[in-house]
Amino acid sequence: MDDGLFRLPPVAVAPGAVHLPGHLDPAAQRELLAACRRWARPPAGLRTVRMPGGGEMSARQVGLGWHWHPYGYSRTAVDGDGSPVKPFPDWLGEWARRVLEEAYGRAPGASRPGTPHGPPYDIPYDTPYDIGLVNFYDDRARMGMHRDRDEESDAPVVSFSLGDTCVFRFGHTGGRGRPWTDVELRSGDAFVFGGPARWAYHGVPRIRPGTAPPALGLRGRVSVTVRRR
Ligand SMILES: O=C(O)CCC(=O)C(=O)O
Ligand SMILES: [Fe+2]
Repeated sequence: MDDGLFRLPPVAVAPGAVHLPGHLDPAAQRELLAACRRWARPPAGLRTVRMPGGGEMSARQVGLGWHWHPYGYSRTAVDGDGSPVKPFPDWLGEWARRVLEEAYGRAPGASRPGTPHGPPYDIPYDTPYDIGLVNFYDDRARMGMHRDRDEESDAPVVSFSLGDTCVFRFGHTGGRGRPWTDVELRSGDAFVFGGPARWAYHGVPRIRPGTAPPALGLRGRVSVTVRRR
């Protein structure tokens, strides 16, 4: 089943933004979830992010390679327990690179730039990834419209979804408002935004409780976003 035969084709949501339904097979989802559970443990484990305005993010987070805090990156959990962040695993970078290949490289009609059917923008395929941000969402958690703008690199951001389905809202670079496209991200889906979509606003307006594949053994949703500092 992991030869891609039964997978839905990639869907371009906006130029540079591609949804890959069913990208991770059930075994890969279990493997990634087991890793997320290890990463969530202290030191430098899962934490609630406090915003400068006094609010808290409803999704709880843990970083790999670099620790994100509003608004920047550090090597220690500066707004958590102060411990050094866990390393970013090479294999996760390889998983992200495979998403780039499928989204921009080998997808029908979407080969590399410079080839006859390549996208009309450059994707930095060879920039090594060095950040993983893992978000844990319970039934009521959400993430407001924002841009991933604390990275210096324009390498595409790759996300993997586990557990409950969410509504992922993908907008544009000009502001938080419409137009946007709502995409249902299910367990095992990947999503990538690069090229002209790299600095676009996006968010998670809702989780659909109880929609996780029962065999995964997860309540709620976990996303893993992979980035380059
Ligand atoms: O949970 C998701 O799919 C998106 C997370 C996100 O946008 C972020 O971590 O910046
Ligand atoms: Fe984001």
